[in-house]
Amino acid sequence: MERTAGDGTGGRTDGTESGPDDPARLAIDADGLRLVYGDGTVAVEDVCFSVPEGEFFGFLGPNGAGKTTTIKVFATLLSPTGGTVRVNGFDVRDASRKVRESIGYMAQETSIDPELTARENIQFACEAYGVPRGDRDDRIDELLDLVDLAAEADKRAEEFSGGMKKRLDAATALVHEPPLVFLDEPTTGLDPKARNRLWDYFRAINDRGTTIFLTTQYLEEADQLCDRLAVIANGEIVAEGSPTDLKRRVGGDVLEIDLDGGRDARERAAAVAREFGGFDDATVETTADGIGVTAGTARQHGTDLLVRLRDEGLTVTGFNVRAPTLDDVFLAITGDHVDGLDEASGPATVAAGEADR
Ligand SMILES: Nc1ncnc2c1ncn2[C@@H]1O[C@H](COP(=O)(O)OP(=O)(O)OP(=O)(O)O)[C@@H](O)[C@H]1O
Repeated sequence: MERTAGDGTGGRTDGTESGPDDPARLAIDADGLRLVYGDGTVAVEDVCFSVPEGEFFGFLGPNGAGKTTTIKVFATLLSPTGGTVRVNGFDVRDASRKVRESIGYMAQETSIDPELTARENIQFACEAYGVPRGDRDDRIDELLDLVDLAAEADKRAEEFSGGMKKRLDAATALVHEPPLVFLDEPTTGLDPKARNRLWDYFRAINDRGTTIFLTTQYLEEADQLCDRLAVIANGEIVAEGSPTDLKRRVGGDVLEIDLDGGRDARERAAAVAREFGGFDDATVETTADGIGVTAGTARQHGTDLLVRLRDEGLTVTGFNVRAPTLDDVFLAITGDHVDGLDEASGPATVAAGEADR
């Protein structure tokens, strides 16, 4: 069980000794964070960013980029090798207990006990976090409602689906009403419906004023939820901004065109696309099956390009226009594709109304 339980005196940080120095009101302030593991692996290097209170902040990166390491430093489970980190105004080295009291942490692996019911799991978390006895019953009912598990409250967690377990785990991270919650890849491996229900829950707690720090491998997830993002690759921040900013750096939508005829046809098609006048600032690359064109007007003028390719004697066997993915953001920022990112495993988009409620 990976959980940071306080002694029950937690809650909003109101400025005690070594407390937050208002008026900055930063939930997280990292300056030059460096973390080197015992075996010499430099997991995080010179990471600098801040998260104001109330923000829904996304920390995005491929496998092994350094997301979990960073979250563990913020949650005081790892001590930084270098730099300064303040969480809710408290220094993670000097005031780790105060940090732990003021945060919730949902780790990648769920920490619920399968033999306990949903209600008992939350009850157990209330005891671990020192929630006053008189408050517990109301808090448990409220959290069961919030994560939509009231009807299953007295079922053992071992009977739950993966998504239900994740929702229960998220509820247990919130029993002490922390002002800041860390969510480490909370939806990896979940189907789109389960993912959507978790998204609804995260939005609900953020609407109540809770600052959220979310790590994810999926641009789509960050795009749906986050006010602002930082992108980490190989332990270093490579981009920061709103989801719209990042997608703007990609330069538009991506038109994927499949072609008959091998490499020669792909290169001819790429040349046609580069000379095509319908796009401003298009980026064109050859792919395994044809070409990819990224352009601000890919949706409006994509079919015109298909006609031009046909006029040039090329045979188009398929095409698709899609929104940029994390891989496209990486390509635009670093000029390289993301290692270790399986785009096919990215979350499918399901409109909120389609979610299984
Ligand atoms: N205990 C450890 N000892 C040595 N190296 C480690 C340890 N934990 C992680 N690393 C390495 O540190 C780097 C960052 O790992 P980290 O788990 O922070 O990445 P991540 O972005 O969270 O990845 P994932 O998406 O796979 O969870 C990787 O190179 C990883 O192999």
